Amino acid sequence: MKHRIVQIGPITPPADARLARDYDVTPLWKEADPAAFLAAHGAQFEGVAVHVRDACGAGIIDALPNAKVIANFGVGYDKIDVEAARRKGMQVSNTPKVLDGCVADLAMGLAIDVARGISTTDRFVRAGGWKTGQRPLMTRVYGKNMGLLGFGGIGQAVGRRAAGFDMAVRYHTRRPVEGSPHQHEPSLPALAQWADFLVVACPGGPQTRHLVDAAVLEALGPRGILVNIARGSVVDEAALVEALQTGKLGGAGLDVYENEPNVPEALLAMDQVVVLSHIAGFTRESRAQMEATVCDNLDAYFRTGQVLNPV
Ligand SMILES: NC(=O)c1ccc[n+]([C@@H]2O[C@H](COP(=O)([O-])OP(=O)(O)OC[C@H]3O[C@@H](n4cnc5c(N)ncnc54)[C@H](O)[C@@H]3O)[C@@H](O)[C@H]2O)c1
Ligand SMILES: O=C(O)[C@H](O)CO
Repeated sequence: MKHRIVQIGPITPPADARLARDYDVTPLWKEADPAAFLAAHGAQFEGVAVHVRDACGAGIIDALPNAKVIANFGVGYDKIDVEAARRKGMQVSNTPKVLDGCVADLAMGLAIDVARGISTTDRFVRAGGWKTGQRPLMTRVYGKNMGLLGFGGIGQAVGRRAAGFDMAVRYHTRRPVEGSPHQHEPSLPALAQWADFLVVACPGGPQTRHLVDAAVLEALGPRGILVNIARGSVVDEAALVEALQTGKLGGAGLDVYENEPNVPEALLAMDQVVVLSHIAGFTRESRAQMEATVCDNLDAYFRTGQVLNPV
């Protein structure tokens, strides 16, 4: 008999198809009143599959007395109440490593785009501006200082790429990473002061909320560039807008925001800002690996009692 799982929202067609093939899946998003449905039927489910964009809070977790596993489609799990899950003895898995390279590629892309003005020059040429003028001088990338907030899978992948651009690399985490050739900086404002580029690559959630505040942005400075490919919550967005508007910060390359899909209007009006739509992991290759990983974690749990990628 197939194990019964509840799926909070659609994942992707291939992942949804594999889950539906291998499990008895209830698509919670199709229920008119999901909370009432779970209150009445939650005890039937042995596991949960959730897309990184969907919340899986204590309300859902507590309504599932017999579920012992939550498999997250995504690296970040800031929308899952992991503490509530642990209290109930549930395992939570994510999809680490398979996104590192693509997200790091995009972080470098954003850094280069903002510094060299790729997107804004593209707009300039399309609007016919080159026929009558030329763009202003921009900023060099190679040989500059790259600061990393967070030095896990993605941060280290950005560090390797930055080293390939002859950049000096330092990172800020709560504890130094053993064996790293790069210097650990215990103070985030000090890292920002040193850096030309500051890339945010730490998890979101209450622990890291607004770590990048007005003081950090000011330390990064009028020529400094912030890149955020992690979570919008890590950056104080109001302070970011203010720092860019007043010239205290040079520019920003953003893939993530505090209130997605809403991007502050003020940012849209600024040429020193490149705005993307949470696409850092959006490649065919990484998507396929994420689809396999979310399903493999559920399969491993039901086969062995242990997920492959516990958080
Ligand atoms: N934009 C996207 O599409 C996209 C894709 C994948 C991941 N992400 C985000 O990137 C984040 C990082 O991913 P990862 O795979 O590198 O995770 P990871 O767990 O491998 O690394 C996280 C790093 O952040 C550090 N960190 C944690 N809390 C910190 C704190 N309070 N202060 C300083 N450093 C802290 C950790 O020590 C670690 O070095 C994910 O949690 C996710 O939210 C975004
Ligand atoms: O955390 C993740 O995996 C990303 O944000 C989604 O692609």
